[in-house]
Amino acid sequence: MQNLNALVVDADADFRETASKILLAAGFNVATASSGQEGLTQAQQSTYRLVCCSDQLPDISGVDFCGQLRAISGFDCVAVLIMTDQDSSRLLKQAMLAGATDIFSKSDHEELETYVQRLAERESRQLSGRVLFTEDSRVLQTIIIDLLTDMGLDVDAYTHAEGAWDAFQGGDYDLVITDVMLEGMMSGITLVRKIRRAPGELGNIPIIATSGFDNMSRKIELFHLGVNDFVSKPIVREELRQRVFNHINSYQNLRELRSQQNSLYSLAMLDEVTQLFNRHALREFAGKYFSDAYRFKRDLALAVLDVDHFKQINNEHGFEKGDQVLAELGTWLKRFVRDVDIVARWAGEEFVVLLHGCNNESAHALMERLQKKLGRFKPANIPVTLSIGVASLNHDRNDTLNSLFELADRAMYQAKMAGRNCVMTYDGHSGQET
Ligand SMILES: Nc1nc2c(ncn2[C@@H]2O[C@H](COP(=O)(O)OP(=O)(O)OP(=O)(O)O)[C@@H](O)[C@H]2O)c(=O)[nH]1
Repeated sequence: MQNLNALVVDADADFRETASKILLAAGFNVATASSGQEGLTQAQQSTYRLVCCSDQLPDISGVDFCGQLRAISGFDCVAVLIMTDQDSSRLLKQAMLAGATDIFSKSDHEELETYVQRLAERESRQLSGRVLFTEDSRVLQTIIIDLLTDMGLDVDAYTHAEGAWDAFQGGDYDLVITDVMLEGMMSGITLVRKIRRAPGELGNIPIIATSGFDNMSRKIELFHLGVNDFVSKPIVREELRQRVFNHINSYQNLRELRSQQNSLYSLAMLDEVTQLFNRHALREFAGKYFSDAYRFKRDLALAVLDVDHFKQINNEHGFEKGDQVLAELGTWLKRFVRDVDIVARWAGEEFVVLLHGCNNESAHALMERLQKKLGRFKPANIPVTLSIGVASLNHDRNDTLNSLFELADRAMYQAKMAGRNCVMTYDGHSGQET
């Protein structure tokens, strides 16, 4: 974890005390100095994450102090705040030129509080996640592994892209960091290309490319390839740290959001017992099937499938076993029909199948084949039969999902009346027929 040391440099003892209190409350260890020279001496002896200094010190101006502080090794990435009572744009300009991080008002404590709290929170927050890291320099590899593990991350490091690519396919990573030029047959660029071609979520992982060539056209090319970020060598630890932090944070937030969306989708659209679409989802998707069928003069049929004597199954084997029958039957139905067809659980022991490109005859024949096959498949090891009603779209009748369902349901009822385990098709001219 980063050190959370802060240094307050001010001749005014009251302000040193006030600033120290704010910093301590945010979780910093605080040291103080009352002059510029004292502050610079302390900076040479210790490391700090934050320095607050007055714009007017007894021996030196705050701006000069900031300039000299930045020249001390290790202070290039430290936050340096200049505290002032002045409202001067000239001071702001000078402070920025000297490398100050920001200028804060000495009297507005809230401003300082908010800043230090955010900084402390970010610095002390441990990430969790996995990084795939490719770098062929062993020395640099060790330094970066140290940095990443210090942030709380698990690192899989490789010197060759080939190894990294194998690991990527089998691993669940939150970030990829890769050198662009690598030893071996595969370059970092090829690795990026392959990752971006990976299917689904896998291909969306954030990628930080690193390179000693700080060449603009190369950088642009890398962004075209799908790299999210670029860090030039020699790598500045603090810069890489902040970029890694941002990418992992955003990616994990995005994944969390997607998983919440998926859960909401499942809750709203899928039937809990069978994991088939529910009636609401069927209505949602059927609209497009009907409009396409009318527009392109395509056939469309709807079948209602009702399990025979399901009450008896529940009574004999228990409600849980009944659920298992419905679940296994649902999976089986989905596998039986084509991918373009929709299988949904309408209610209780009743399923609906929307059959794309089927008319009465083909739908009827398909359902008869289904019944035959079902004779050999026993969901949850229990023999079941179905009574099936079929109706198909009549282009002159202006059928809707509801109207077609009603006709198929009437046909299904006829199948029940005819002794069950059979298919009846609604015929627009003569009523129902087998
Ligand atoms: N296990 C289980 N049973 C359900 C579920 N939903 C409805 N049922 C039961 O399904 C049975 C349906 O019974 P009925 O409507 O009389 O129909 P049936 O016994 O299949 O008789 P027929 O349809 O005339 O062949 C009822 O006992 C319901 O309690 C469910 O989600 N799980």
